[in-house]
Amino acid sequence: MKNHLQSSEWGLNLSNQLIIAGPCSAESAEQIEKVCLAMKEENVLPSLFRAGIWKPRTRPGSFEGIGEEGLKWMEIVRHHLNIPITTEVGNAAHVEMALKHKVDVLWIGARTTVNPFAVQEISEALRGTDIPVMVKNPMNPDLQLWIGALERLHAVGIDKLAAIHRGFSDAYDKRFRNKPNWSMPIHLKREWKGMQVINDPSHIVGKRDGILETSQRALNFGLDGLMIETHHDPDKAWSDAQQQVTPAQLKQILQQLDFKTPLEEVQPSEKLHDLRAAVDHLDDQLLDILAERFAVIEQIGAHKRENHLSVFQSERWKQVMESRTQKGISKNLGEKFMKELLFTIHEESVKRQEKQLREPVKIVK
Ligand SMILES: O=C(O)C(=O)C[C@]1(C(=O)O)C=C[C@@H](O)C=C1
Repeated sequence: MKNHLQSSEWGLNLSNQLIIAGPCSAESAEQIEKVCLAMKEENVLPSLFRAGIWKPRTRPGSFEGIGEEGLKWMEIVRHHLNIPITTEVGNAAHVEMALKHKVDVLWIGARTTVNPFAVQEISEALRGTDIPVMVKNPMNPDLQLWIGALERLHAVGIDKLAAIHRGFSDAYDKRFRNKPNWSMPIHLKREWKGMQVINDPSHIVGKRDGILETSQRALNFGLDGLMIETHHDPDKAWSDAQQQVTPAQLKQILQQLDFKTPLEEVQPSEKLHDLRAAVDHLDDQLLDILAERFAVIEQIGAHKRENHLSVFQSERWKQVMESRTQKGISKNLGEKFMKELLFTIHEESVKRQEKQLREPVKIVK
């Protein structure tokens, strides 16, 4: 995949594990100062200070962000905390203002990532700069759209890139404000090697309770940091009041978390080495058995061709699905996993047999 620079190479004195904190929205100079002073008092210094200046709201009428004026207050953060500042941009005008006021890092929000026109406009406005940009996942769980946004930025020369997992809109699952999809950041990291993915538990959970648990899950999965909305007086916040925590709560959360070390950074122990060798051996056997199964499937395919039988046999397949799923469950394999595995195997069987039916008849002379 394309080369990009990780946060330790952004020239901002950051490590590759980021803690981003600050209010959902910048509301006033006093509010920014109070958040900073409370962070100082609690001795909780994030890697980056976040504050929303322009807020994309679902319906007009609620607070839509303070606008350019708020960017001037970022000097207060520099004065008290001396840490880099990040804000969300949604169009070229935002980019221009953020650059003018020397914001250190930008992020693109989920509602913008869904729209390639908007991401392209932002990218064009960034051409020739080298500001780091973080891209939140799109509203819908579309990995290609997420990668596409990162690619648009990369194509104009932005190589200081990171991603943020903030969960996905789900009309049915009300447990979350935005449901996490832990496979998605892992797929992203697989497709774009070295891409850091920061987790945003505030937007996933949507309320204070549960931020700790979701943050821990993100770290367990190997995500590269957290963005946690922090306000000196969350109940009075002008936006997202329920999900913001105080600097004291942020400190508690960070103290309770078990931060993980990426295995790539340490030498695997002898025990892990042996266990991995056992996995290698089992995977070999698994593949031999799968190859053997498909060889038998092809014999059935040849029989179906000779006897003019259709490939898909619903009764037999139902029986295979049900019996194997039950057996899998009794061996402590999850039902969802069993069904997905069997569907994949069946799809391959059906494709192979259908291909056999299409092969030209061999004329024996
Ligand atoms: O039993 C068959 O007819 C097969 O071809 C095997 C098989 C399978 O993979 O188990 C594949 C296709 C059918 O729909 C049902 C089952």
